[in-house]
Amino acid sequence: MDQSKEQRILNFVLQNAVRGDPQSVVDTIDKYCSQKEWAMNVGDEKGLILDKILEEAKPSTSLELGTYCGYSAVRMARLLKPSARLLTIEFNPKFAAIAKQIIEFAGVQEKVKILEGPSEEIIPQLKKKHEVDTLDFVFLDHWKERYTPDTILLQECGLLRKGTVILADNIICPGAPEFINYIRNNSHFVCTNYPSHLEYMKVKDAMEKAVFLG
Ligand SMILES: Nc1ncc2ncn(CCCCCNC(=O)c3cc(-c4ccc(F)cc4)cc(O)c3O)c2n1
Ligand SMILES: [Mg+2]
Repeated sequence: MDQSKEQRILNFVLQNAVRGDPQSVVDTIDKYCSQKEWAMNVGDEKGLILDKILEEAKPSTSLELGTYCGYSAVRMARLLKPSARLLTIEFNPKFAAIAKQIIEFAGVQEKVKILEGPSEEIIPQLKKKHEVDTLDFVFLDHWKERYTPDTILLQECGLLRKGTVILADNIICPGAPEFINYIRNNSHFVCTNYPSHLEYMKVKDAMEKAVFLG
């Protein structure tokens, strides 16, 4: 049975990146996806925006929605302090299996926990089953129509605290217009837009940061 694109990305990492070096894993995936096959990783340009906002937030507990191959999980984990944790939710078991191997190859598996299933099912389990108190940082990169309902769900589950930083990918492409309308008109959030480009393309995209005010 011929390989999937995600398996080809994994193989390229295993053959070309340096085991235990998360930066080399990030660079190797960016090389493959800009030169050989496009894939929906946040990429190098938006990745630098993610890096800066994550470093400012210095989170102890982070949540990512939409793991895919684990590119942004490795990218974030490489910047987390040793005691910090990243929980990342992926509902496609094939993608979760690829991400697990990439995260382990990068050597950040102690900081990253992949939770398999749909966000709407897993978010309500975070406190009791995954011992989360509140979240310091949330990266939204899953179904764009889930950005709003999952932000509301995070609030309802008591997972946001004063100062929690939510960063959303793909505000322009594919777009999350309903989320933008919701979050910018919600007085409990302070929003900042970061214009950029779709990963590996010249197409315009943007990220949106929303800080919860409590
Ligand atoms: N509820 C739930 N819970 C957990 C989950 N885990 C996964 N999913 C489903 C997520 C499915 C993938 C989401 N990501 C994207 O769709 C995406 C697309 C593009 C893109 C594509 C084609 C173009 F021509 C241009 C741009 C670019 C991006 O950067 C994207 O992030 C879940 N859902
Ligand atoms: Mg994305």
